[in-house]
Amino acid sequence: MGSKAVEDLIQASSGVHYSGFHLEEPHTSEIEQPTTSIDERVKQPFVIGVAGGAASGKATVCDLIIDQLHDRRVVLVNQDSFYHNLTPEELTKVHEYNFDHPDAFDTEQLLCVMEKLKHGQAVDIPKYDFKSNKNDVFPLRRVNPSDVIILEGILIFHDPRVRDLMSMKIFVDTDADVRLARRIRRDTVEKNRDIATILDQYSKFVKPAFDDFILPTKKYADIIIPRGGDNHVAIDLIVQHIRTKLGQHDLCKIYPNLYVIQSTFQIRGMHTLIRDAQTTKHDFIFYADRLIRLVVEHGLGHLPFTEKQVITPTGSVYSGVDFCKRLCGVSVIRSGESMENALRACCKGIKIGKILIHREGDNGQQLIYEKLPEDIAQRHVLLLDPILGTGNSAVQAISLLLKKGVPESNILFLNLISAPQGVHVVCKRFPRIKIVTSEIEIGLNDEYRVIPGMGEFGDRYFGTDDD
Ligand SMILES: Nc1ncnc2c1ncn2[C@@H]1O[C@H](COP(=O)(O)OP(=O)(O)O)[C@@H](O)[C@H]1O
Ligand SMILES: Nc1ccn([C@@H]2O[C@H](COP(=O)(O)O)[C@@H](O)[C@H]2O)c(=O)n1
Ligand SMILES: [Mg+2]
Repeated sequence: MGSKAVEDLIQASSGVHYSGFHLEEPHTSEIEQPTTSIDERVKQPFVIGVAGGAASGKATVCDLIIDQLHDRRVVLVNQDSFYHNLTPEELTKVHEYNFDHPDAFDTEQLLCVMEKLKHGQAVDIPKYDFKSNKNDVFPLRRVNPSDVIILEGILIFHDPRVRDLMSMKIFVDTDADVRLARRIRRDTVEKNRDIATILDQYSKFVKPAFDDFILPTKKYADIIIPRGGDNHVAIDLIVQHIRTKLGQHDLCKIYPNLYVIQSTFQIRGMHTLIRDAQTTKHDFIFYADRLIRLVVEHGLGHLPFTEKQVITPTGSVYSGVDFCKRLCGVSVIRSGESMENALRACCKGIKIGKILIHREGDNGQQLIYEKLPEDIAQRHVLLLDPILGTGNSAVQAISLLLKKGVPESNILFLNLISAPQGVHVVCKRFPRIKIVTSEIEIGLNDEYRVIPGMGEFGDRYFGTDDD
């Protein structure tokens, strides 16, 4: 193939290879189409309910859990935000109002908010002001969908519909005298209330409601925490349990050869930048390169090794390992070429082959240009393509490698983001290859583009986008 022809192909393929090559709909015999709707693919958040008497330490326990889950997306929703607004008449006689009765809360609104969050929609909720006894409508608090939703409040286990939303129920169990002492301190300092009013409210409403409505819900708890925030062992165990439940993406449970690198704030920060449509080309390249380097390093960790002992300058023996020597990279033109530098930086002198996949004409046939090391069948292959979308270009590339004699188990597919559809297509067809990715996406849109995605990776990285 002449260089002009290759250039033309690269030019033509840049428009096609955005989130995985796909064919026109009439030619779909070999191609698996996405079948699930976006809604179905949204990962269900882990909902934790935290109940207990007033001033038992619920908020403190929630803060400690959120703190320890520092690299996860967690949001806190307080039942207080759903207090009914008082009528002007009720406001004038606020001391006669029972804030501890289930009817004081707008549970329908709470359910509506939780339903939206569970389905991946952001919500705006009011912030309750204990001084004015009002829900401040402006500014509302924007709550984004997250991996973990913590729902906290005295009567959060009262309504069975709210209880049913929860994956874990925690009851903070603190002695009544401790609760009262804390309440007096809190309400005098933070709410400017006088002790007589606090004690009056306590005996008239708070204590009876605790006995009638809150304590009876303790039986629904999965975990009862005595001493609230002081109970570090209980909080550690809870955090460990949540981590285990969230640790793996559901797809990793289905496909043991799919590896999603452990997320950190740094990694999410880099993803945030490269996904932002406003990010400059310079920054896009910089942060994409950092992420690519992480994926490549992680991928190399999956290669076989041999044990090796060395003598250190102190004359001691260090028992280590030797890198796998017979390696090569294969980039899928054009986006995959963006990953070559990171691979070269990690593996001195590595050979890197190329594959170009292009749709030719309307008949769905694909022309594949390849330049691969001759002895590729004897090597472990790191296949490079930043986006796994429909999985169809990956299937083409992997099929070619297999035709060249590369054992399926010697192929490691490295990418930055993977759509579940692509993962299903590749892993079902090639159960022995390994995929290493840094984030799993929500899915594909009607145009087979990865969402939320990051747009045309090749165009953004190589500067061939419009602006
Ligand atoms: N373990 C604790 N030791 C001392 N004070 C605490 C402890 N836990 C909570 N508090 C204090 O008690 C008050 C009520 O705690 P908070 O966590 O807000 O409880 P809740 O959300 O159940 O009302 C707050 O002023 C808080 O600072
Ligand atoms: N205007 C209000 C609203 C609520 N309360 C009291 O708050 C308690 C619940 O909040 P916690 O943080 O303690 O769970 C509850 O006992 C209400 O009596 C209030 O005093 N004034
Ligand atoms: Mg509270």
